[in-house]
Amino acid sequence: MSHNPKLLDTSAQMTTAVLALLNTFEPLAKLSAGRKRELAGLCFVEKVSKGINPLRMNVSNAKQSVYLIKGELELRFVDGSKQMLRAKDTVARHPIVCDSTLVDCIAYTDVEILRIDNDLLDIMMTWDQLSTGDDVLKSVHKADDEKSSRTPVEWMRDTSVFSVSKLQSGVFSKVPVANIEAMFQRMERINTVAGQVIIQQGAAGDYYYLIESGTVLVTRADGVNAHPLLVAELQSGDAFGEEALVSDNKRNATVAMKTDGQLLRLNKHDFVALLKEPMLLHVSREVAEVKIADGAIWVDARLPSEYQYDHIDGAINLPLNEIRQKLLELDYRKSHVVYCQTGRRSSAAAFILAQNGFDVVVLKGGARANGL
Ligand SMILES: Nc1ncnc2c1ncn2[C@@H]1O[C@@H]2COP(=O)(O)O[C@H]2[C@H]1O
Repeated sequence: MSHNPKLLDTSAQMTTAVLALLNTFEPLAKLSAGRKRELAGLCFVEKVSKGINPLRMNVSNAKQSVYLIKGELELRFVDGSKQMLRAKDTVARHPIVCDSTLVDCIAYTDVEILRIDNDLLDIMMTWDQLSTGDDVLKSVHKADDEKSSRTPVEWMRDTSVFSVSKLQSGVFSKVPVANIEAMFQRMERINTVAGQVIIQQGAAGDYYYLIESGTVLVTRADGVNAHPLLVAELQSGDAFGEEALVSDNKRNATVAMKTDGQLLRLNKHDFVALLKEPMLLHVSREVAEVKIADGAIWVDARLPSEYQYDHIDGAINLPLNEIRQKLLELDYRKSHVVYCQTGRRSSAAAFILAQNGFDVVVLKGGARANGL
């Protein structure tokens, strides 16, 4: 593939320009350098013509923080008063306050603004504050490899396990911040070598793993003498080992290192308390039906043969053993209510969905207990 050096140059220049801008606004200037670099690629700089209200140009439904970069904005308030906001004024270091007292906001000159998703900013601020807490530093330091050249703070901020996208829609997005902090204190970091078996198919579940660096191979043998088949290759930032812990079944696959790498692991007890419980919301049949009436989708996590025999009207079939391959068939905008016979397979399925950013609940007790 040929590269266009001019294009690369321009985008690098743009990122540098946005980075410089971030340093002029609050609380963005207080973010760590790594977070600012991530944010530079996730915020939007826009030109707005004189006479237009830049706040009305928010096409997404997400709440945003809007900063004034260049020009003048006239703010009109409910009591009839007006205020001129000028770029570079001290108050313009902060986002425009869009509360109920603001009636209108008009570009008095051509202006330039910076937009940032509020949730994204909140996640970044929370995470940065969390990663400078004393307790966290001590524990990470203890678990850290002595030979590692990175400091614990750098590690916590830079590891792909806690990239913004993972914090926004991955496993940690549904977990209370306090639990993430506790998880950090209990997580152990292990160095692994190519070929090392981390999980053996058929063994009991003991740990949940996050890949900090390296690649792992997931293989499965269907039958005692069957040749194991490769089912997945997982990378830095991915997780594995959740299914046996969520469903109390045996390990359903063997996981081995393809390359040398580093893993973070959490024991079953801590995993259940800190991740499984907060991520899995079990609801009664009545609550499930209200959700369905509101547009949620029934998901049947049993085998196709069970589904074909009988299933809840309107349910789609996502067998637990195929769920990862079928994620793309699901609609991210919809909520999902997962069920199986007893609640066990559906819990494992729901955990995988939640881990991948879906809005999901589990039918408590499964179809059997609910007479469905
Ligand atoms: N198809 C797959 N894709 C990705 N990971 C898998 C797949 N099948 C099994 N795994 C992982 O391999 C792990 C083996 O142990 P568990 O059953 O606890 O949890 C399993 C999953 O985390």
